Amino acid sequence: MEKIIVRGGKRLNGTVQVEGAKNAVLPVIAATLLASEGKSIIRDVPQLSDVYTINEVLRYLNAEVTFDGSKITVDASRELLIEAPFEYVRKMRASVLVMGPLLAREGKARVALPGGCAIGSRPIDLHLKGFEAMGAKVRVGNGFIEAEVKDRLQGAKIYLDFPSVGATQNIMMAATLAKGTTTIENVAKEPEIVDLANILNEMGAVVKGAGTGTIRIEGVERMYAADHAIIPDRIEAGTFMIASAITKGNVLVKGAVPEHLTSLIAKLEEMGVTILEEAEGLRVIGPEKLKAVDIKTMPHPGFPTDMQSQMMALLLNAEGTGMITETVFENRFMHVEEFRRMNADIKIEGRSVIINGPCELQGAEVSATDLRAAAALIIAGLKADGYTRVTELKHLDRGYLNFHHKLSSLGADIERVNEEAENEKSNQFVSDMNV
Ligand SMILES: CC(=O)N[C@H]1[C@@H](OP(=O)(O)OP(=O)(O)OC[C@H]2O[C@@H](n3ccc(=O)[nH]c3=O)[C@H](O)[C@@H]2O)O[C@H](CO)[C@@H](O)[C@@H]1O
Ligand SMILES: C=C(OP(=O)(O)O)C(=O)O
Repeated sequence: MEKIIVRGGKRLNGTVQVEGAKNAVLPVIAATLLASEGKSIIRDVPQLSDVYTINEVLRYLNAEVTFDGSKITVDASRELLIEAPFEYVRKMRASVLVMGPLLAREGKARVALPGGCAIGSRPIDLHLKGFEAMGAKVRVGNGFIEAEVKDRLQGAKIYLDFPSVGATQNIMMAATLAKGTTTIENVAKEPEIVDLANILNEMGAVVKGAGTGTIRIEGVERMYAADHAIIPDRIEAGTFMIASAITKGNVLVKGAVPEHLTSLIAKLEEMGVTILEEAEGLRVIGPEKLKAVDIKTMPHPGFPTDMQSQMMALLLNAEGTGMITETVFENRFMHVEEFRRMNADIKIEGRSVIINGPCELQGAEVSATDLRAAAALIIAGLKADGYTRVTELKHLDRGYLNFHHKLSSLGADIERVNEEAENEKSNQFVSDMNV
């Protein structure tokens, strides 16, 4: 079993570079399916397990994909298959993002039902309502969702009951090749939506309003390959900002874009953290004492749910009572039990948690319950007394590249070990000694 072992007590110091954003690159790779001519090039791609998974999905659909360093090339000019099987969707929910492009280009898509996951039930009804409004017939059965349109999707007026990131992306992609104009209201405003709109426009689509509450798309006849660089990962940046703050550190987070991080910056400053804008990114200086604050997760530009667990780790070290309310996912508090194993004083009350800080965190054996919880537990370990051992690293690998190396280069006492390999090595050593 692989583990990250961290010994608390070191102040972080130095510079860390953030990767391209996982949550931007996944929809962008799906979008390359819309190009019926040429080879799309995507740059600044992080080598994460989710990226390998979406590449596999595209290959299965008959696209040619090469991943070379941080560059992906996609040739989707051949006729595409229309089915994304369960083995991929189960590994990564974002596989459903191929549905919009397939429906737009091939008039048909068949995608395994994603089902729930550790953070909530995560239905995709809003994606499907959007496709239906554009004239698709949607059928759910035998563990699959099938959507089909006679001839071509039609432009439509669509209102999203909730500004879902995935629904906004899937409907945007479907609308690029629809006949006529599509207006989507109450859309997500995340920076990753703007990045997707940018590549779609580079591919010949006409998408306006991304980053605001309404997106308007004029359908075009054909789309072409583009060359696009992915935006920096604001969640990875935020994670290192919190790692610096919790250790009273002084870290330059290179590539952090202040406009993508306004809600986090505001909360960190309220807690007493110093944040300086520098030419290459944000410098984060942790205070001697952190002040407790209240946080409510919201769609962008509100406080991101993907930073909730890392912020919980920070609040455990703040003076006073802090409250975190999770409004985006109904079940994103699985990490609370793990923090309790580290001596955290946290109470869950409905969709909120109450934290009485500062807690004397103790190193413990803990298990990552989801991707961001993995990072949050490691960050808490940077401050805990003694050794914290974090397992279930498959979650971490979905979204963080070389996380322990990066923390180690900032001065953390951290290593990643493969326990079986270590045991085998020592058994071998003992048997060699006995020969
Ligand atoms: C790959 C990616 O970019 N993932 C991000 C994306 O996920 P994802 O796109 O799945 O998140 P959504 O914004 O769609 O989900 C937000 C909320 O809306 C609900 N919902 C969503 C769609 C739908 O059809 N019906 C419905 O009820 C979900 O269950 C959830 O409670 O945005 C989330 C919210 O910022 C982030 O936490 C994820 O990291
Ligand atoms: C929840 C996340 O991702 P996904 O939507 O891919 O599960 C995340 O990035 O924190």
